[in-house]
Amino acid sequence: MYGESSDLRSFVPWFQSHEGFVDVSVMDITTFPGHGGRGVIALTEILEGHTLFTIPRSLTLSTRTSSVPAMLGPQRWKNYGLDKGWVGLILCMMWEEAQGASSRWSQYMSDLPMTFDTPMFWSASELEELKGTSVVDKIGRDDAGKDYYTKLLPAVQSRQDLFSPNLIPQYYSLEKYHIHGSRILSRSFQVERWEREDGTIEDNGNGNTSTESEMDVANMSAGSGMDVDESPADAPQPEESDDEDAVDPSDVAMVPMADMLNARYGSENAKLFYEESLLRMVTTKPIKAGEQIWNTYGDPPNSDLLRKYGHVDMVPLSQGEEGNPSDIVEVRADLLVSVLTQQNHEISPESTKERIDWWLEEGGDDVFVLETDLELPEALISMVRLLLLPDGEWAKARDKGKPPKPKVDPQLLSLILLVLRRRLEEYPTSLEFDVALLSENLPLTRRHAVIVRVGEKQILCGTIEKLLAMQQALPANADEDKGKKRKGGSAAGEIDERPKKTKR
Ligand SMILES: C[S@@+](CC[C@H](N)C(=O)[O-])C[C@H]1O[C@@H](n2cnc3c(N)ncnc32)[C@H](O)[C@@H]1O
Repeated sequence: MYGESSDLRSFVPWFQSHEGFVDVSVMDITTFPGHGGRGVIALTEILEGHTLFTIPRSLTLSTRTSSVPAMLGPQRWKNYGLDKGWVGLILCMMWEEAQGASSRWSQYMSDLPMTFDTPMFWSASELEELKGTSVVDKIGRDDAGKDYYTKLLPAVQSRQDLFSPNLIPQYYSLEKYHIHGSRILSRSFQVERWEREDGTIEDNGNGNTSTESEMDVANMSAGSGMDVDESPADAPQPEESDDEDAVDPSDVAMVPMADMLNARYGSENAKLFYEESLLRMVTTKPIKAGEQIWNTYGDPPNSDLLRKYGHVDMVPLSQGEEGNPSDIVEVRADLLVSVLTQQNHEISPESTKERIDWWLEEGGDDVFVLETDLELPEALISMVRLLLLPDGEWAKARDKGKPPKPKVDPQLLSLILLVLRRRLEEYPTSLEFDVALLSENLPLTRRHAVIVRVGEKQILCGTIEKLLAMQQALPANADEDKGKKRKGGSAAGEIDERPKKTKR
């Protein structure tokens, strides 16, 4: 029987009875031993371009398809701030769960996970293991708690006819809020409305349409058939901002069946495509019988994988090593400022603040991202140079609206080396210590934390090594360049590092 190898025997019949199509002759849902939970495997060889399953838009669960927003009314929905971020969708999920068998999504809701390996649910001592990584500051448990108490709970308490007070502990608690939030974080998709050629918009697959002028479509990137691929399950949390690229909260949707696919770095062999009334999961490569069918979560670094999904990727790298090629390490601008002001007492706090404010106003970032290619981010070099500029040149740069060019010289290299060494000291343990730890039998949370730390420290140590080599090469180059300047009068004494642009 389909799904026999998993604990999902009722799920597929439910899916099919709600007009979901699944090609049971080629795929099955299975539970993997060890970690990874459930996933999808190929039962036979599958060719590229094969439809594995389709989901009607009306079966996705979002603030567009749930009846809760209409029951509360648009004004109240807005007044309680349910139109921002994920809080509205969380309320819909709570409501649907509270309806039991009468909810359209009852079977789906009961098959969603209740526990997670994400740091959101780690103890204080487990979180200590992540010290120095960029994970801890991004968990956001306190912000989620604030949203629960200031938005969701007041909305629930304002309509006792809809949300019976004696159901609050079971379905509308803070604990449930975190569980639904984690389900959204690890499984949701960004499903945009369908815009027809005549300008009307398919709202939720239920045949509801409206004209473009009636709707806020500012954030929509209009989709059309197979050209538009899916936004991975790590769709960014909709921000409460005016940013035009911000995700429309009503686009965030739970997508039954599509969220059964696991992901691994560089392994994607199926993808979700949007059509007018349904979503279609299609193979993007030929798949052999017995192989896992992988979606993509966007191949994030292990720090993000752990924070959002509760697992890490370890794929073979060069020289027999394993790791995640997408790993990154973040260096905050305030660390830069602290090192520079310690080293150069001529830098005044007022002038530094002015320069940083200008940098941010010009769209610069206050975090620099180092990647596994060990290239120095242009922005990092440019900001160090900005902070070192004599006052007159700083005024000129500001007037021209141009930050300094990202060129490396010996002084700058020494300063960046100091910054990276200080960044390395933010971790309580060394890279060697962590690498040795990995050969021990560690509990899962600790192993994951150590893997994240190792990935970040390898980038830092590798970049430091590279800068040391550059430093050794510099005097010769600098002399050569000076010679050139004397002859040709061109810029000299500096190596144009030409690193690639940062991703953020
Ligand atoms: C979209 S769901 C995929 C289905 C999920 N495995 C289940 O049992 O319902 C994403 C979750 O699957 C797990 N997962 C996905 N890919 C994985 C991988 N390569 N290794 C370990 N766990 C993975 C993580 O727990 C993640 O939060």
